[in-house]
Amino acid sequence: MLDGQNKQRILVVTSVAAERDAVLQGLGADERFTVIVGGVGPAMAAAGTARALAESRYDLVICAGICGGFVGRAEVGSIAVASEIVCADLGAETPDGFCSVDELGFGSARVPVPGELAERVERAMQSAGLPVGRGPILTLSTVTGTAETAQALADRMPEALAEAMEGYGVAVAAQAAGVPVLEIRTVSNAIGPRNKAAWRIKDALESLQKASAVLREVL
Ligand SMILES: O=C(O)c1cccc(C(=O)CC[C@H]2O[C@@H](n3cnc4c(=O)[nH]cnc43)[C@H](O)[C@@H]2O)c1
Repeated sequence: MLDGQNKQRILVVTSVAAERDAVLQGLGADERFTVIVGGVGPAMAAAGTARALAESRYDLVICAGICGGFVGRAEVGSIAVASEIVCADLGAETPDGFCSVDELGFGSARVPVPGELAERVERAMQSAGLPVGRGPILTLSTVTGTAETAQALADRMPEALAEAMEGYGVAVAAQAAGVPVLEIRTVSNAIGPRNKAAWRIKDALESLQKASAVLREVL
């Protein structure tokens, strides 16, 4: 934390109001944080983040919310801290499989995060007794809804912990503004066959509140 006039300013971008409210409850009254609802999907998230960054100065952007977890890598109720933010469907389908924009030579589908900070956040969550893992978090415009797609994604991204729909949008807006970015999510469902009735949204929002309380302490 910086002192006095130079206090660090942190923008937290969620996709829906329920996530914003969970984050706000966890953060309590802390004027360093501004929490916004950016909307669902990478385009809405990028536009909302870019607008907020144009209106005020921020030192750090955090994409926060709930997510799907890869089975065996991030269990329902646990926290995922991104080691990098990866747009998993930005590229081209070819007869030999998926080809990312990086391979196509059109930029990058990956946005790095400040590694030391992400590690510090993960350690703080561990110290608070919260179940947490660190690894790539994928951004997809379409929620994975079959076992086949989940397996193909898990095979193509063996390090990935989780998927959601906004991280890359938030991250490219932050990157364009020269502001570091983190993504922190809590797992509401296993990635796989669609069964929204099985999503543990309440549990994931409670975890998001607890994770946000730790963020307040560690940042
Ligand atoms: O219905 C509700 O009460 C409710 C409360 C909070 C959030 C929601 C959402 O539906 C949030 C959508 C948001 O969640 C992310 N997400 C969650 N699971 C997955 C997934 O398996 N694959 C991709 N994205 C997932 C995503 O970022 C959405 O924006 C509902």
